[in-house]
Amino acid sequence: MITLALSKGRIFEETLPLLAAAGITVGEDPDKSRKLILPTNQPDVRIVMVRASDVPTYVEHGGADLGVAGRDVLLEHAAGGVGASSGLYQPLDLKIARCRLSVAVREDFDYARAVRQGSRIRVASKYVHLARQHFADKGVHVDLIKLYGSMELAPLTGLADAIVDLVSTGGTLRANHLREVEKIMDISSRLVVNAAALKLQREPIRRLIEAFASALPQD
Ligand SMILES: Nc1ncnc2c1ncn2[C@@H]1O[C@H](COP(=O)(O)OP(=O)(O)OP(=O)(O)O)[C@@H](O)[C@H]1O
Ligand SMILES: O=P(O)(O)OC[C@H]1O[C@H](OP(=O)(O)OP(=O)(O)O)[C@H](O)[C@@H]1O
Repeated sequence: MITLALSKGRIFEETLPLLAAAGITVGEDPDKSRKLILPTNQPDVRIVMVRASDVPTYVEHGGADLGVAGRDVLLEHAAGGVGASSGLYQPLDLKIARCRLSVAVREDFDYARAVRQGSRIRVASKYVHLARQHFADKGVHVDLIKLYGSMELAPLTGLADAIVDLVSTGGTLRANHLREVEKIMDISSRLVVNAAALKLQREPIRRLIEAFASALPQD
């Protein structure tokens, strides 16, 4: 049995065509079902539905053999240091769920001036490790505030001066009168594989990786 960890929403939706390229179809829609383990048309392949940020943990500890997770989630997980992610192979950039990790502030906050003056900036983020690293590299002093969602609210309520969050169209920032001031990195989702599973089930996992790779757009 091969177990693939996915999260609801865009990762699930955007992985479906890749699974189809490997001849795998999922019978149920996770948005309509309460089931957490979804069978597929192949008796030896199943999907487990987990939180996006739990995918690396499941794969690293063998709760799933493979998974799909954003570069943001993978880097934050590795930087969190609960295990060095040594048991986690990343053989493929799937180029799905593309966005960027950026710094954003209120439209009326003079970020460049705050940086120039060496002020302490209060930064709210779900990605506190990546944010800490980014500002340390720039030599900017920050106080970090850990949030689990709705980061855009933090500068609007006075909780923080800036946020580190994902941006795609920029629509969420605009709707909340925020402005992107720095791109930290480009993000896409990767296939991750448990190292031990790769040894024990080399052939079926290799076939799956090859099918996924052949379904990716060439650029
Ligand atoms: N607006 C977006 N456009 C494109 N890709 C995105 C966007 N937002 C997030 N992503 C990517 O998709 C991944 C999953 O995001 P999703 O919104 O489904 O989960 P989440 O709600 O952030 O996770 P969790 O449930 O763990 O809090 C992110 O880790 C990121 O790599
Ligand atoms: O620049 P945009 O295209 O507006 O996307 C950015 C938003 O997407 C992500 O949230 P979430 O996962 O909630 O996005 P969703 O609303 O698309 O689900 C992210 O945390 C931003 O809030």
